[in-house]
Amino acid sequence: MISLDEVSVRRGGTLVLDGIHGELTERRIGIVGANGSGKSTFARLLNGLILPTSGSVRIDGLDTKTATKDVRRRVGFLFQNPDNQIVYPTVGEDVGFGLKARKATGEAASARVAAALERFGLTGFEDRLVHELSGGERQMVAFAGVMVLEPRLLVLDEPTTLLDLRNTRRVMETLAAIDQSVILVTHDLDCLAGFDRVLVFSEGRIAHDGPPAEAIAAYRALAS
Ligand SMILES: Nc1ncnc2c1ncn2[C@@H]1O[C@H](COP(=O)(O)OP(=O)(O)OP(=O)(O)O)[C@@H](O)[C@H]1O
Repeated sequence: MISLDEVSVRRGGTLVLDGIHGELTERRIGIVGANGSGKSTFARLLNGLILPTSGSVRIDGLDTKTATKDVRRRVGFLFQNPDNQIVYPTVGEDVGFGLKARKATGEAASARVAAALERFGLTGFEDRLVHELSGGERQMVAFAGVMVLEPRLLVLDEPTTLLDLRNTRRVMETLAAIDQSVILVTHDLDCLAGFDRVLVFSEGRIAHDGPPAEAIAAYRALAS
């Protein structure tokens, strides 16, 4: 469960998020809003990449300020740009590195890596050099690297921007199938069908909060 207590974030003298308050308990939550409305900042608050200037963010009761390491283990984060999170030269090494860092090795770890590669259409890519893959392929590698760690909560910041229709579908099917809670920041409103709740950000505040159809209508009205 995500709990936000009067959270504000100031960056470079600008109030980027302003008094965000509430609890997020639904399994599939979408975040939409205009460019610069604070969506990425909000997403980064959830795994402690950005800390509140005032107020607090708790994940399953853990304060992101004081329990950052535990929060990061719980919250998988997928960036819009896969190059922000790919660190190893080959696909197999990169997808396996998080497990290695957690001292998970041997057959069980290899099986988890193989399953993650298969889920994202990367079987046979193990020895390919990541820098030689396309942007969309790299995004699938980054997603596999996050999912292999089986995070309890998954935060995705515009994950489908680089993806073609097939891989977008693959990502959305994965999000629909997994047990974990999902927070999806997106400009692709079609991706929100079937979501439980959508937050509409506007100028650092939550301007609307409701089911997808209603929230998207509110977002369209704000943009017109
Ligand atoms: N370090 C910083 N210093 C000053 N302003 C910042 C800083 N980081 C972010 N901002 C500003 O904060 C605002 C919110 O940025 P954020 O990236 O959260 O928006 P967003 O809703 O994700 O936008 P987009 O849809 O374009 O990705 C923007 O106006 C941005 O310029």
